[in-house]
Amino acid sequence: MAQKAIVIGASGYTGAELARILSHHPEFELTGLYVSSQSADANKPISALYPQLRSICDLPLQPLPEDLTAIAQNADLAFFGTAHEVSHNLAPIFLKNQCKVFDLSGAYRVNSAEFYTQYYGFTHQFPELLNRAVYGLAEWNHKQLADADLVAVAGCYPTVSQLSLKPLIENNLLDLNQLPIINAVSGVSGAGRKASLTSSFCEVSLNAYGVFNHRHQPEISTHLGAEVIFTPHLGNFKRGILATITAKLNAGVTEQQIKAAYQQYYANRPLVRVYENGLPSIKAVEFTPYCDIGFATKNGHIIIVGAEDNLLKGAAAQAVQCANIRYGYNETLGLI
Ligand SMILES: NC(=O)C1=CN([C@@H]2O[C@H](COP(=O)(O)OP(=O)(O)OC[C@H]3O[C@@H](n4cnc5c(N)ncnc54)[C@H](OP(=O)(O)O)[C@@H]3O)[C@@H](O)[C@H]2O)C=CC1
Ligand SMILES: CC(=O)N[C@@H](CCC(=O)OP(=O)(O)O)C(=O)O
Repeated sequence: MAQKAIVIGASGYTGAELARILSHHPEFELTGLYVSSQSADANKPISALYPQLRSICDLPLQPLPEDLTAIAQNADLAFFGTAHEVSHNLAPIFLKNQCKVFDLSGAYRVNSAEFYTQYYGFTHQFPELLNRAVYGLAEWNHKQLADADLVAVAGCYPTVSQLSLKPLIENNLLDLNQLPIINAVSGVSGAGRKASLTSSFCEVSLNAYGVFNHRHQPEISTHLGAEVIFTPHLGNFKRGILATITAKLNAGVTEQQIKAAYQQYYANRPLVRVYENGLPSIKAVEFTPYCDIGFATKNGHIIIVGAEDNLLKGAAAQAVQCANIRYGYNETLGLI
């Protein structure tokens, strides 16, 4: 029997991608879409906001009631495409009612109360859930995901950054005395659907932001187990992230060893595509669930280029990939 899936925050960019993917999914049945109780979009069909969903998904965006018990009890799994603090508050209610949670926000990604006060500006109330949460970097946490009931899907920049660096770090190919430097450019959809001055058409250009203080730096370092320098940039395109990562190789490391390390981890992971030659671009991955990786080496250094669609491998597609793993389905089910 199909598992009943719901999406909270369904009118947002990642929520709409979840609605699209789940509408086609052969095993998960999309049974409800929800927005906040005060939402300006309450009760509209999602296809009124996203016309590309017409006849694919016309479910209404239901305002969340105060008491969430019935919604949680009637769903097997819930995807949260909501702001960090909203997800933080929703998760315990759903878990208490035996509904599995796949949270796209940062609310459960790092097991440290201090991290939330410093980088997210709120005090985390649920340390026991931080302990229980499994980090949803799908290619690396298959085993833990297989019996997780709270999945903290990895962030968009952290996904492409870690998928690019982890095989080399695990195989001790990098000289980490020189910190890997990650420069990444994101499309504007990374900032969500809500109007803001920085993401308005005439303001968007190409600029660095969050220099030395973006919350994804500690997320990346914590889960990589290595310090990095991370600088995000906002670009004037809608979707996709391109990360250019510079690192120092350990003495004597060859291209062959680097290729072998990527092969070792990704040969059987269909949603990471490692290039034999050349470097990926956003064009190669937009509207797809893949993360593409290419690299070049010279004079003891490596430049790795990783690309993904921030809304898909960086969010909604990875969330469904994690749910597929949780339920024992092929990880690409409903995604390719
Ligand atoms: N955009 C991206 O590339 C990525 C985003 N993420 C994370 O995913 C989450 C969603 O991001 P994104 O889709 O961009 O965000 P959006 O701003 O586009 O959407 C947010 C959604 O949450 C709804 N919402 C707001 N308040 C509440 C509430 N109290 N209860 C229920 N629903 C509420 C909004 O609808 P309404 O206000 O009408 O109620 C809307 O549907 C965020 O935590 C973000 O950090 C993760 C990876 C990538
Ligand atoms: C372009 C842009 O603004 N991007 C967002 C990151 C995307 C996101 O929502 O972050 P999570 O992956 O942690 O949920 C930012 O820098 O805050």
